[in-house]
Amino acid sequence: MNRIVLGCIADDVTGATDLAINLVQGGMRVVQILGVPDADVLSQSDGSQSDGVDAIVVALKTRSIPKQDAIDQSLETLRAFQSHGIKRFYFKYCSTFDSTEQGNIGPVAESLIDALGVEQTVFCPAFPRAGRTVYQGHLFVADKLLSESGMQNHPLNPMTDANLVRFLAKQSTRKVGLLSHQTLAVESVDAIRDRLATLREQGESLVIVDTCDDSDLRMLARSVASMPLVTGGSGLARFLPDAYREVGVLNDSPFVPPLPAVDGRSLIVAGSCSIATRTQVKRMESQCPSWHVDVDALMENHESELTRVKSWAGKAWDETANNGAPLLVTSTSNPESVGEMQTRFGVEAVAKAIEQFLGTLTKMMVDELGVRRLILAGGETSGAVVSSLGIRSLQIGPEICAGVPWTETIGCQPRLALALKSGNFGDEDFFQTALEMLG
Ligand SMILES: Nc1ncnc2c1ncn2[C@@H]1O[C@H](COP(=O)(O)OP(=O)(O)O)[C@@H](O)[C@H]1O
Ligand SMILES: O=C(O)[C@@H](O)C(=O)COP(=O)(O)O
Repeated sequence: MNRIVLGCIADDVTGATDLAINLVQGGMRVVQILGVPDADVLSQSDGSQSDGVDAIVVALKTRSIPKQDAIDQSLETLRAFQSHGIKRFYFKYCSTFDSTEQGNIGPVAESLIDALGVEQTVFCPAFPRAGRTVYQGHLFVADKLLSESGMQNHPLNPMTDANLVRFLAKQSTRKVGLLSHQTLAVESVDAIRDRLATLREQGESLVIVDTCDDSDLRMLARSVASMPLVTGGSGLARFLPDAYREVGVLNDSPFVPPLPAVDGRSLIVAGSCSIATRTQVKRMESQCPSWHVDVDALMENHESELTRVKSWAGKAWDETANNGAPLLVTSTSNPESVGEMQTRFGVEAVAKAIEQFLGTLTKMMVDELGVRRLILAGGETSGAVVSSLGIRSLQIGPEICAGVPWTETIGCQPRLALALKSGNFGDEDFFQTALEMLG
């Protein structure tokens, strides 16, 4: 039996930790690697836990880059996994199917299908614990269609079509089919496999799966446990470990992850403009010193905005009686201001400038001001910040809320506790709850 059962390729860093915590909750030992791994990083990660590793999750930053780059990085990761003897793969994208008509979900999935020589794979973005469900091929966020959920205003990939069969077809060359809830409701692995086979005979190799609750996900996991490639959000991953045990590829070894033991100052960095993050920021602003990044000034002069924030942070900590109090730095804004900045400076230019700024700033706060506990809000934002900090791998700790664990850096100095929050996740007290967990 090969020790590492599953190699996962995630298209952003918060998505990767979300996937990882779901696998951990199913009882797997998981290490997260940041960026395309080479053989050395894979071997080190494999050997980083005394009891071994069951799954490796690689966090790429391929969600909003040109599709050929996304394909190249994903295939490179797949080849590294294959050289390490891994035989099952999971392509993780956002539970809100974040992509555009050009890609990158369809093109990356098709490149993995080609590389693995498989005929079909499933697409399962649903994550019912976080309110994402799929019915008749339509994606819902709580009680709203995706296209009316706030995601239609996303700064990088506005989601204006909730019909995933239609939307995935626009970004793919293969035929897209639907495994509808009618089949899931039969609650039979054989019925699901038969239906997948029928769709395959019809040439429908990309299959959107209706999944409305955890019991649908459990059935689906059991039905696809032998497939070399599955794709989805993180919901399905919660049930794969049990399904792998059922087919005899995973040992039964319950695992409870420890909290990171890291002391030092706490910093919250929020670059997400989602409704959830904006509510969390508003709540936290009343509880700790906060700095709202002046995007205009930043586009004008990165260095002087950096100097201003650093000097504010130093003073804020000096003035706060409790040296352990957190600080909050955010660029979050409402759709109107985001739109205005994008019109003036260009969508990509403003996004990259803010990401780079938050990355440089956070590194400075770690190197010079003793920050050791970090909460980052936003997938692209988190990707930029962890890359600026030079972090290569993370150990997954306990869950803070659905899809967000505490994590701890492996093999880099200084050691950091990190919570990487998807923009959309968490209730309004998320930041406070996360900090209280560390004591
Ligand atoms: N005030 C702003 N104006 C324009 N773009 C912004 C602003 N604040 C953040 N952004 C950009 O919006 C994007 C948010 O994406 P991300 O961090 O992935 O959040 P989410 O998890 O909500 O998708 C980032 O590229 C970020 O740099
Ligand atoms: O599946 C999800 O919703 C998340 O894991 C995810 O991918 C988060 O992406 P961001 O909203 O860009 O943080």
